[in-house]
Amino acid sequence: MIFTETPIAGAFVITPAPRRDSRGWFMRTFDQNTFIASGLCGNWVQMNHSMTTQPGSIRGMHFQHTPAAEVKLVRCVAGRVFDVLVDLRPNSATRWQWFGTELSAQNGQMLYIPEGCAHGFQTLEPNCELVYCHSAAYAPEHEDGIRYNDPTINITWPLPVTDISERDLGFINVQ
Ligand SMILES: Cc1cn([C@H]2C[C@H](O)[C@@H](COP(=O)(O)OP(=O)(O)O[C@H]3O[C@@H](C)C(=O)[C@@H](O)[C@H]3O)O2)c(=O)[nH]c1=O
Repeated sequence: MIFTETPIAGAFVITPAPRRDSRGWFMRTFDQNTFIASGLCGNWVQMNHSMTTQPGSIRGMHFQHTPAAEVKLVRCVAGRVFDVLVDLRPNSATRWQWFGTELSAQNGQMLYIPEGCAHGFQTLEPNCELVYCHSAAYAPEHEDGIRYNDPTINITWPLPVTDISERDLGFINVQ
């Protein structure tokens, strides 16, 4: 596994190292010792899996407030998405900055999202599936989000938006 820190401190793109043979491939997607040795979270309490049918759909930008703030590890297991995190941490040098990267079943890459960051994605193909590991349990009373098109953040989404939930459209701008 190769850990590449993004311009947002504490956020990493993780590239797995598949072992290939005549049958196909095998790869490690999480290794507690390696993650902890790299200063990353090694304790997941929940895993989620979503499927999004239409290309151009957006889910996000989501986070949970303290005491349910969480680290997420996200991987695309079908299709291709543009995956985005936004730094919301008050004392961060990169507060309000975003980082996006393509995650696909083909590249096998993962995005590690530290506490204090919002997360969302746009699908680039039909029937995209994402698998998440979470460091905190789902806590609807602490859930929150920022608008996908917040002008302060100004995320450049690759496609026109084709589908988004009412909840995600209802989030307010950060400033
Ligand atoms: C996130 C979540 C949702 N739910 C329920 C609530 C609702 O009825 C249904 C769909 O929830 P949502 O509309 O919030 O699903 P979705 O918009 O896909 O939410 C996800 O978005 C991405 C960007 C993330 O980062 C995830 O952590 C998660 O917030 O599933 C759970 O039961 N457990 C969970 O952990």
